[in-house]
Amino acid sequence: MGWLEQLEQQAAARLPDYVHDYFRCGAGTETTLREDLAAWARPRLRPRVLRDVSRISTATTVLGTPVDTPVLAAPTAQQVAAHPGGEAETAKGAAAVGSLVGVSTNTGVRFADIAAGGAPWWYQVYVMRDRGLTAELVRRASAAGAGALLLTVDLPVVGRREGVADPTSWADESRANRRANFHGIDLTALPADATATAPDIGPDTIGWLRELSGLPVLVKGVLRGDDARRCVAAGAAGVVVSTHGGRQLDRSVPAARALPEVAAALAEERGPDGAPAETYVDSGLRRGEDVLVALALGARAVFVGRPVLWGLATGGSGGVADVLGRLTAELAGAMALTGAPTCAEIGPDLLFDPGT
Ligand SMILES: Cc1cc2nc3c(=O)[nH]c(=O)nc-3n(C[C@H](O)[C@H](O)[C@H](O)COP(=O)(O)O)c2cc1C
Ligand SMILES: CCCCC(=O)C(=O)O
Repeated sequence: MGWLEQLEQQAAARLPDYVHDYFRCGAGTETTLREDLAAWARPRLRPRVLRDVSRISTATTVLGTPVDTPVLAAPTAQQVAAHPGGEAETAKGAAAVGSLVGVSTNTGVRFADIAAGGAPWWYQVYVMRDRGLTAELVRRASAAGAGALLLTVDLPVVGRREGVADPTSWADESRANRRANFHGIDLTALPADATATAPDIGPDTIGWLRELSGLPVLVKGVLRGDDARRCVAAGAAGVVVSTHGGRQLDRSVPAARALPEVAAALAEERGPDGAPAETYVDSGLRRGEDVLVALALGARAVFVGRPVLWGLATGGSGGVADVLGRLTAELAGAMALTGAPTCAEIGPDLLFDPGT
């Protein structure tokens, strides 16, 4: 068993079953959950030799923000169920290794406390049925220092997660979360479905969010080149290729296999500020070699979701730093062995079989 699998076991031993189930689960028969993991391990590498790899740097920039690693923390809901400090701990852990944090709409922590963690952070937006509430949260996140918005578009309805209790039915965590969830905004005055995701959003949402926040928008949950182009044409700075960690459409194409099409579609595109559009990816990345493959297939950086939750549950900010740091160290090792001492030198020529 690998270190991450061991860490998940330790996390599972600490967490109530229903919380671990919720974090771990995929949708339906969990085919996509399994295939996402397997797909990263498929491509074979063509290492370059006789290169100077005495100095390896994993540093890069993401939407212009410098980071020490292309391994970023994905936005995941209900982090306070993993650790009472939630995203504030995650941010502290990410800061320790020079990474960046995605903050879910469903955070139970105040933006100011997350910002105090010291890591750059991007706010993940679910456009809710109540657009006013959505706008208010985006304004607050932007005022608190979010550097970009991650507009998640693969959850017009929640995927069918069989036998897993919905967080809104959790006992204590649920009540605590819902109170804090929307930053002191009184939800009791709103209709019961006000916070459900809006099933009818279109590309105009991208411009609406840009105008509202003044922030660049990345669209998260794109698996097709044509959709990626549509997003950028509507003002997105780029996209995140993602199956939502196999939690939404079961039987969807694994993220690793969708990535080349999306990266190719955006290769010549530019965002609204004229900078080249950026492609990110998540879903099933568990090893440094997976990250190397993702960058070789055209990703600027990657996000990891569950690994961060296991680190958070077992060790708070230290656990998060360990997970992100270890994946980064594994990446650095793979960079040395493939003769690619910087992220910019990780290219498609490193792949033996880019089409698989
Ligand atoms: C427990 C859990 C909660 C999540 N909550 C959100 C969320 O609130 N917003 C969102 O955009 N994505 C959410 N995601 C998806 C992650 O951002 C990311 O796409 C996914 O976890 C990546 O796959 P990985 O866990 O295999 O690394 C969640 C994922 C998990 C596992
Ligand atoms: C309404 C579900 C929001 C959390 C989420 O994105 C997930 O559990 O995957």
